[in-house]
This record gives sequence, structure tokens and C-alpha cells, in this order.
Amino acid sequence: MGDGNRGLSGNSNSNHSNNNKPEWLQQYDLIGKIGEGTYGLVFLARTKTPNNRGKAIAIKKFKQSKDGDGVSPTAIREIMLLREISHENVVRLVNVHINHTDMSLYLAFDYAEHDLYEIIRHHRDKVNHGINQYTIKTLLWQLLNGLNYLHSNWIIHRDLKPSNILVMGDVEEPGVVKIADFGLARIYQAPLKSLSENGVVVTIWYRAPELLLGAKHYTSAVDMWAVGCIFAELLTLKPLFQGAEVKATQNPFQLDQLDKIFKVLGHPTVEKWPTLSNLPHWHQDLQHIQGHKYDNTALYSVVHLSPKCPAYDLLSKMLEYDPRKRITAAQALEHEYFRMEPLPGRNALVPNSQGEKVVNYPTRPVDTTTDFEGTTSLQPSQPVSSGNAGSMSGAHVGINRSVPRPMLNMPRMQPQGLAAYNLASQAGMGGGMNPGGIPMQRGVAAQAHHQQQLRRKDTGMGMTGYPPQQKSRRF
Ligand SMILES: Nc1ncnc2c1ncn2[C@@H]1O[C@H](COP(=O)(O)OP(=O)(O)OP(=O)(O)O)[C@@H](O)[C@H]1O
Repeated sequence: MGDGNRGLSGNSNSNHSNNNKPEWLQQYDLIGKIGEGTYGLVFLARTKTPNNRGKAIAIKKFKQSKDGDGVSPTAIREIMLLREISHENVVRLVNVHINHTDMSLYLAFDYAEHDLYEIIRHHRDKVNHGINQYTIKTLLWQLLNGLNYLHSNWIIHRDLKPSNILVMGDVEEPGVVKIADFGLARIYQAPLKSLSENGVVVTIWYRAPELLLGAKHYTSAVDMWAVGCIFAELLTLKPLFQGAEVKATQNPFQLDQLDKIFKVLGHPTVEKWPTLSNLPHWHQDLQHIQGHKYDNTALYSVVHLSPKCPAYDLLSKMLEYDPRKRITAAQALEHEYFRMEPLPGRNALVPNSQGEKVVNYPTRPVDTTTDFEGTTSLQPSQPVSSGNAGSMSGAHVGINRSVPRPMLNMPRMQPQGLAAYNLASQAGMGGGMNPGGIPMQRGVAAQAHHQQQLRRKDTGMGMTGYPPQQKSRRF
């Protein structure tokens, strides 16, 4: 293994360097932890290789499987397939590394400064106004474009949710959407098993009704349901169906989630969804599942749209109960909504019309005290190499990245502001914070860590678990 770009690299004890770092790690400067998901920790690093020096990379370290049996050959085959995936709206897997000493797996992706979870949260909690129509349409179009590519390549995401939809903040692709986390469920569940054997995979609020009712196999329609939920959330800044998850169950049957859906969309019927009665849980807990007969379809009022407008038409087609009738990504891209003003563009974060405010979205907080082992190292991060600050996004230069988001007030990266910003950051002036890479204080790192924890436990709109935790994913 061990090759150049997009390779699968491993190490043995013999190729550890003197400082006991695995050899592959020598090609990165590890900056700190940026997140934690079901699969493991996510780190920000920068490449040290001459042709790409300073490029920001997100490295996902996967937890060891519970059985301690390392990375299976099937998982490696799946990863090799992921390396072939290449699309503007899908996050690029740059490299794959395996530590043979403990068989831990590291996937290195292009780094994205933003994601829809944070963008929505920023509008909801900080700026107190909705996301502009151009931005919503562009985000949605690019999400569908990436999804159409994945579906055409027989990849079903299965876990689409706002935190998995990244938005670039760098100079090369500012405001471009990247779908992340696709195919990961397959790596840890390969060979593919039916849902009932593997337990829950799709996060509950974005989970399609057929899965909630016990469908045993995924189809690409489950992703389109999730896109519908995300579209509605972009419009209202609130999760559309905030069901309370029943924890610690391998059973995908989630009564409250179904009830939330039925209340808004009306009760599904066998007339409209003929295969409904074949779904195992349709007959479970009959009193609750079939007992209430909600028939008042109130979707348009929940999302504050006119029932006649194209946005509502598209949304209702994504939230069609019968997966066979649900709109596909390819069809959605052709929808009238995308042919009317404002037309979708490339940079989702900069509105095309004058008078629309540019929102300064915060950058990711980085906990620079946590190393790959998940242990606290209290190492100050290195200042960025001056020659390549241009390839980095605004505030993630050197130590400044450790400052939690709410404290940052960095300008949005725009072509005209970029040069000035880069000069400032190279001179150690980024936003007036920590010039010269003064070692960070523990309190600052602790805040970054705290914010990452909050993100995983965010109570959303008074609900516990925003985004909801997935308890039963198997490794
Ligand atoms: N390529 C990337 N660039 C920047 N941030 C990323 C990248 N990939 C993931 N992240 C961020 O890292 C954090 C953790 O991601 P991860 O996918 O592990 O967990 P999650 O999506 O929050 O939850 P789960 O894994 O439980 O579905 C999220 O905030 C996510 O937006």
C-alpha cells in the first residue's frame, strides 16, 4: 500500500520515525479535533508535502470495531471504491491510512469550513433572520447534483442530515456544497446486510417512513426523503419532523417520529401507497400507528409556503410517502423551481442580487489539545506556513482556529477581501487574535471542545438530541 495521492497507505512498526509517529502522519501537521461522530473523531490537519503545502484536510479516525478485528478486506474494498468517486458536490477522499499496529483506520478528506447544521444554527440563534432564497436554492441544487451522481453510481447515502452536507470556505471553491459521510455505513457493515440485522443507520429526524415502518432494504428514495426534510429545515430553520427517539433499541420502529410525520402530511393510506400493508411495523402497535387518522395536510403552512408555488410543489414531491412515487434526484434537478429566479449559482454563500446581506458564517472551532489518540496533549498548534495561507479559508490559520466560533468575527471569504486577509494572517494579524502563534490557553481549547460536545447534544428547539444520536450503529 502506501502510494502518493489518493492512495491507501499503511505502516508497520519498522517505518515509524524516531518520534514514534507513524510514517504517513509525517505528511501532515495535526492542528486539532474538529468533531466527533458515531464513527469516531474528526481532525483538522494540514499537508506538508511540497506541492500542496498548507492545504487543509479533515482526517476521520475510525473507532476500532467492537470485536477488535480491525479493518476487514471487504471494508478495504469499499474504501477503494470510494476513492474512485469524483464529483464537484461530493467531498473528495484524498487519502486512506491504516495503522497496522492497532489496525485503526484514517480517512483524509478535503476540509470544508462550513456545514448546513452550523449555517442553519447561525441563522436561527445568531442573526435571527432566514436564509436568503438564492442561498437555499443553490444549496439544494448542489446537494441534489451530488446526490444524483452518487445514485447514478449505485451509492445510497443513508445518513443525509445537515451536518453531513458541507460547504467549502476556501479560495478555490467558496460556497460549494460537498456531500460527506457517504458510503461509510457500508464500510462498517459490509457485506451489506438488511436493516433489521444491522439496526438503525439513518438519523431519526431525516429517516424515511418506509424505514420507520420496517422496510428491510434501502433505496435511493430514502435519501430524497432526507433532502425534503433538509429543504424544509433550510426554509424554516427548524427540523421538520422532530420525533423523540426511543433510545437503546435495534428496532427502527420509532412511533413518535411516525406520529410527527403523520400529523403534518396526513395519515398514509393503502390507496395512495399500495405496498404500505406489506411493511412489518404497519401492523405493529395498531392503536397508535393506524389509530389516529390525521388527514389535514398542513405541510405548506408549516414551511410558510403558498401551496401553489414551485418550491412547495418540489418539497411535497420529496416528501411523497410511497418511495416508488417519490421524486428522484435527477427529476428534482429538472424541476421548475430551479428554472425560476433567483437561479441557483456556484457560490451558495454570496447572494447574487444587490441589497442581499452577506452573512459572515463562523468558522469551525478547533480543539488543539486533543491528539489522534483522543488524549489531551496541550500542544500549541503551529503557525501556518506563509507560502500557502492562500489555500486556507479565513480563520483557520494557525492558532486562531482554536477560538470557538462565537468569539470569531472573521470576514466571509470573498475574492476581493481575500488578498488582504491572507496578508494579515501571514503577518500573524488574523482578526487580532494570537499574533505570532502564542500558545493557546487551556480555557480556549476547553471551549472549543465544549462547543463540539454541544453540537452533538444540541437541544434544537427544545428537543433532546439535536442532531439525534444514533445509538445502534454497528462497527
Ligand atoms: N471533510 C470535512 N471537513 C470539515 N469538517 C468535516 C468534514 N467531515 C466531517 N466534518 C465535521 O466533523 C464533525 C463530525 O463529523 P462526523 O461525520 O464524524 O459526525 P456527524 O455527522 O456529526 O455525526 P454521525 O457520524 O453520528 O452521523 C461534523 O461537524 C462534520 O461537519
